[in-house]
Amino acid sequence: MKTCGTTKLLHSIPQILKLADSLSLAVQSVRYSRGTFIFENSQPAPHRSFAEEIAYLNSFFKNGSGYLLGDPKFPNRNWHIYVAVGDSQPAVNPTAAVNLEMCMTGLDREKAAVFFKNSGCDGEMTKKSGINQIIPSHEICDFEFDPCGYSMNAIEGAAYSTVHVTPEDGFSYASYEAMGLDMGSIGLNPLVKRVLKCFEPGQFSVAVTCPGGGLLEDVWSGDVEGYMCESGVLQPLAGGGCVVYWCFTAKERAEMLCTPAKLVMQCCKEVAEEEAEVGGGVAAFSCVGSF
Ligand SMILES: C[S@@+](CC[C@H](N)C(=O)[O-])C[C@H]1O[C@@H](n2cnc3c(N)ncnc32)[C@H](O)[C@@H]1O
Repeated sequence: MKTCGTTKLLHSIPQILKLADSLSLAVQSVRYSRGTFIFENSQPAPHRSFAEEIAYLNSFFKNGSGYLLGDPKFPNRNWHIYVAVGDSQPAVNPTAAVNLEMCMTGLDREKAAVFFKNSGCDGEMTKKSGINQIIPSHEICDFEFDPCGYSMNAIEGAAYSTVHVTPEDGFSYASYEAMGLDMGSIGLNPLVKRVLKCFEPGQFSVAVTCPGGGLLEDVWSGDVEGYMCESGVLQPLAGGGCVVYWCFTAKERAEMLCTPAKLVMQCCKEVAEEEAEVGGGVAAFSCVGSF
């Protein structure tokens, strides 16, 4: 997942392919994803638009498909996902292949303050924020930016998790991604709750990518205490599997911002069920495939 900032993430592809080739490893599957950029016009090539990102990815991979998911009511909360399949298909462990991605904005100010160097907790952002408690068994390699900001990557066997935080008021943002976890024992709901506790965002999105659609009902109820689900989209992906994308707003902030239109909320579960009824899962808003 590309997070905040102007990193040219896709420029890592040639190097990754070169390293894979040196180990005689072939591409089995490709996935690139991101939310809507807060400062889209500040992004460098090849991230100036989703179309440009797809064109760049297609220059390396065959049979790629791009999906834009979201609700037209919230144009700044879209989910962009690109998938491609290689010539050899992976043997998938369905549970371990569940991927969780969260984008959080409007972080609670006290929670965000932890990610400033001058907050008196130098070297302790991981502990003070509670990030070390999200998956306590993960071995964390963290980095504290000066004067503020935080990134960490964590591993445990074949599983990984990663967190990136921009704490500045007005455009605060945190991202969380995890894959390779035993979701059956960890549980998506408790995991999402632990992530939210670190940041208490005003809004957040959850994207869950699964190798098979049925699995989702087992791992995620879509209910998050204190938050209102504003939209939910279920999208089957080329090559198999699907992604489900939900957007939430904190209830107390949603009430403060409340307009009559904002009150017309649908539970994400209902949305997913309705979508399934009309055609096995269709994105509420998608431009798919033929980029
Ligand atoms: C968590 S980092 C993420 C950087 C991101 N991977 C990128 O594309 O640059 C972003 C936060 O670190 C802060 N920061 C401080 N020094 C920075 C630097 N040299 N590069 C990027 N972000 C920096 C930003 O103000 C922001 O709060």
